[in-house]
Amino acid sequence: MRARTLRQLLGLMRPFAGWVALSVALGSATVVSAMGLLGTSAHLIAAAALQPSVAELQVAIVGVRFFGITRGVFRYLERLVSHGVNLRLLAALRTRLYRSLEPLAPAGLGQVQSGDLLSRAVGDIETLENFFVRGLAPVLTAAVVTLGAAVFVGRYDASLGSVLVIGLALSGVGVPWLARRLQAAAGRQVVDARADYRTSWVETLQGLGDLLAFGRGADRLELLTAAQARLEAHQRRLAEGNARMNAVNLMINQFTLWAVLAAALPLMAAGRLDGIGLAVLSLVTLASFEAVLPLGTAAQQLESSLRAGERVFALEQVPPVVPDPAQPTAPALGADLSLRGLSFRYPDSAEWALREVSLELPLGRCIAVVGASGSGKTSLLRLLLRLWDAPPGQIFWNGSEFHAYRAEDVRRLFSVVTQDTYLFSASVRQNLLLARPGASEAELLEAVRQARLEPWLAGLPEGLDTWIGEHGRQMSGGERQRLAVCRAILRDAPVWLLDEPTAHLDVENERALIETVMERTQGKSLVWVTHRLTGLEHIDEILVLDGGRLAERGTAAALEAAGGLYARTAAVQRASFPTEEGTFSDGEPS
Ligand SMILES: Nc1ncnc2c1ncn2[C@@H]1O[C@H](COP(=O)(O)OP(=O)(O)OP(=O)(O)O)[C@@H](O)[C@H]1O
Repeated sequence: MRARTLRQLLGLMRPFAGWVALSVALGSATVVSAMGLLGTSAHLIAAAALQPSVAELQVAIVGVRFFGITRGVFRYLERLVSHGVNLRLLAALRTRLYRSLEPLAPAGLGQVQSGDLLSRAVGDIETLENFFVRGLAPVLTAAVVTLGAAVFVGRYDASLGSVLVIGLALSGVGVPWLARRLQAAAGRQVVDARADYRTSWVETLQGLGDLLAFGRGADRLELLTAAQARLEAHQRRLAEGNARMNAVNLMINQFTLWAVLAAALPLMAAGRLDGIGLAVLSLVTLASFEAVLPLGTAAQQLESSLRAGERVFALEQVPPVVPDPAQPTAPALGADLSLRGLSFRYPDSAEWALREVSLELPLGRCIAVVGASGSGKTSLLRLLLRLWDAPPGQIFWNGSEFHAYRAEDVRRLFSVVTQDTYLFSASVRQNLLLARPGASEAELLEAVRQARLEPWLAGLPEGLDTWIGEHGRQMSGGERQRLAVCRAILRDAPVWLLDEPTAHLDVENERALIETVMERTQGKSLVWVTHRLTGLEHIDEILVLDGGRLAERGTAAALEAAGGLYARTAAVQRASFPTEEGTFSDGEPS
């Protein structure tokens, strides 16, 4: 699993492998410059102690200047390139996450909490920010530097090279290995605890109104505090572990220096190494540890990154609820929709949401779907929109089976107005362009006129460019729904699907909105899902659903006359809402 996640992350970096290599080269050059700086400084100080002529010190002086400058320049360039690599990696990750989310929305996303999704999209990707700069790059740089340092020191004697390699390996491999063993769990726990914490926050914010209304604010605060305490505890454990690893690393660094000095003494005795060489050797040894010191943290960063990567890539494993055909065809021209014995059950549900529903909807026909709560009305619309997938051979568009088309193409056949229109925190224009991205100013204004939103628009300070606030909070319910109708008009699809668009409106607004919709759907097909049995007189056919089955069908007058479920429900509604008896008897609300 971990190896696969690593392969996936490395795969994402393949398109900019050249930059990765450059970043590692620059990182190595920085450490080599640090070693060069200390080495030449040691040479200069040790040689100067013998009071030679200045000419003899010239090379060392130039060396000190050179390495002093290159160290800074290489470090700057390395940061520049490595962060560039990082940003490219993050962009690739975000694109990949979005690509895995899109086919799941909205049905498949029901399996993932929205807070958890946010955590994957923000928190986990943030964690992955460290994958290259603090995880992978230090490992690669350390490998290159260890090799270089071993060759340099080994030039004096193989034993010195071996001692240094052992010290570097202990610090660079042994300590991270130990860190991984001791802290792997802590790294994972931090990622999971952070995800939990964010999920709790998102849920709290989403349900704040209800929590306060039920007086559960204090409980919620306790829950959040507990989640925060858990996160802090894991972070503290991780930080303590880090501090211990740093201390061990410093000790190894010093012991290695002692070991190198001890190994150098016989060489001095044999006259193969002079005092200046010893000074250079000591400081180069110390400086070479700059490459391996970050490896403890790197191991931990890799651990957290791999965990975060696993969570991000896990979404790709969730199978799409509505798979597209391998060889899709474009929906045929015309607009004849038919359902033949449509039966549907949600996964993991024993009950049928719809059972043996058949209907014909040639272009221009209007049908209403009515029924009690849970009778399957919304499910029917979801299947038409391919938000869920109906079994094959049950929904046809101009005689062709729905499964032959891509879900995206199917959705283009419909203009939809639901009861909870989602408005983005953007301008009126941006919210409208969602329905037809290329719409001109004139088209937008015409749709606004047709949706009878002109007076409202005229009152806005910046017209179409006025910001409508988060979720359109600066609009009334009626205005929001009219904006939804406006979008549907812009969409200009042959079939309109209405899912109780007036559910949250008062009677007056309800009638006015329905009137507008009826006007705009002249010559188009309409499927209107509604609870209320008023205003259905001009509908061609009413389908009455009961427990997913078609209990009755016919015109309003026929159903009233039949005295069945429809007539009984209509009578109850008339008795409950006597002021709403009005109907669209002649196209006008009475
Ligand atoms: N995502 C889902 N997973 C499982 N079962 C579901 C899901 N959505 C709806 N159902 C079930 O399917 C049945 C039909 O639901 P549907 O939402 O279609 O009814 P409805 O007539 O639109 O109800 P309402 O008028 O309250 O919106 C119900 O029993 C409901 O519990």
